[in-house]
Amino acid sequence: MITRLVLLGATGDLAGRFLLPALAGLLGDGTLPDDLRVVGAAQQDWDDETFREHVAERLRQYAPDVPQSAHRSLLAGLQYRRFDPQDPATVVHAVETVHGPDGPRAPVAVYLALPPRTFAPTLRALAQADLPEGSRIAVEKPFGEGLDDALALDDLLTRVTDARGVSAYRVDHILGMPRVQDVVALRSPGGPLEAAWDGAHLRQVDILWDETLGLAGRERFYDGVGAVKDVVQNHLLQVLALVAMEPPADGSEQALHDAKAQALRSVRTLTPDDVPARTRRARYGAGTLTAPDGTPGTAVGGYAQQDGVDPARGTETYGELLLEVDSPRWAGTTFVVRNGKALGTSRKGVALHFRGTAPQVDPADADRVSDTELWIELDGPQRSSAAPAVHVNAPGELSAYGRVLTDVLSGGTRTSVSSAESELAWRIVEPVLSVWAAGGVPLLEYAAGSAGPAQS
Ligand SMILES: O=C1O[C@H](COP(=O)(O)O)[C@@H](O)[C@H](O)[C@H]1O
Repeated sequence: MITRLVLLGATGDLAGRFLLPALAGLLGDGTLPDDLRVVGAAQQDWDDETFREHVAERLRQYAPDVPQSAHRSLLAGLQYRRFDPQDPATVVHAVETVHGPDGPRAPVAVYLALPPRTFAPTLRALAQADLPEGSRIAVEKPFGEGLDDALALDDLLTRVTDARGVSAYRVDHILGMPRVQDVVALRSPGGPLEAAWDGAHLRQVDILWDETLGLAGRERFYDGVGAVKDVVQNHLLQVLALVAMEPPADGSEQALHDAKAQALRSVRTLTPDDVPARTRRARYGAGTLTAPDGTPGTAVGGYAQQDGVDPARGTETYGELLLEVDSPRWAGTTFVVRNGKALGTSRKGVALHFRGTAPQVDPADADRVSDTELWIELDGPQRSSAAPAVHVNAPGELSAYGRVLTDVLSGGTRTSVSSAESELAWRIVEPVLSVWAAGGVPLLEYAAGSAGPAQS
């Protein structure tokens, strides 16, 4: 297990809300050793103490249930270095700091929790750092800003890692959500839905990631991205791959990646003529956000009016694609993939629409929404469809980022996306994005806190 971690982008939202709380959780449950050494690096000109205070505050906010002893243990092992992706010396310095006074002996994990446009300069800078064999470089999503950019980035990542015995890790935290692997079990040989897992039984499969959160101060990052690059290209197409794949050849991680890649390869490419009929894009206007308990929360202005947003760019906060999978198993099934922000309900999961009565399943596996529809919640324990949509992990379960970090530090690949999967997923969304960019599909508006644009 790697015990030296450099967290680039350590003062950002992802680090503060997910990565640092997850590290504290892993220290708290004994998954990570107490001698874990973490160097946080970001653009602020801070010292170690200022960074520790910042992290302590994030842990109070986002890891209140993790024992205080684990907070203390994480804080004690934290150091901070200023980092500028355009200045390779700052990256090299952060890596040297994590090695400590004995120099580069133990492998290091470097986690790029950064905006996508900074991945390439950071990787080039990492090429100059001393990363011992066995080290890992983990890159967050969106992996690339488009197909060509993703291919160039992948090439760069391979060049920086392969020759030095360092491994690359393309993070997708949905793969670490507690119930995502359970979906695989449900449809696997011997699973309760195995016999009904095809187009003869399922007329439609919805893969949904509906958020009640707006952009909450992340507009500057998000405006260059949008719902398709932020969530559909990665998280939702990964779930589609797990749903649509044929059973992997064996139980190995490689066989799983191969099966997912084959499923993505089978997704029918949308032609420019298909895109207007099979996709929708929208952004939220003024309204009232929904609070985590499902009640009306704060009033917000429209996305286009927020600081950091260029309204002319037409960035979508809601994207929906209707896809077909060209394989004998899935003839006649429509796959709907959708992400939206500032919606009235929060849920992440898979809705299975059967042609006839849905099979009987254990309520722990799926919710029965109607005679013909089952809902599998992905983020947290199964909940009754009548219950408020909250995303909590069952006590004692790892959070999604807890699983990601465990994988990154221990060498697993289940929460990582292969180079082929990443490319194939870009090939699915690229035709959509180019028709959207040319104005071929209207940008609809929906009120914040509503169910999304009309005719959803
Ligand atoms: O990956 C992402 O996830 C968050 C939502 O995560 P949640 O688990 O809190 O629902 C989303 O807001 C963000 O845009 C996206 O990049």
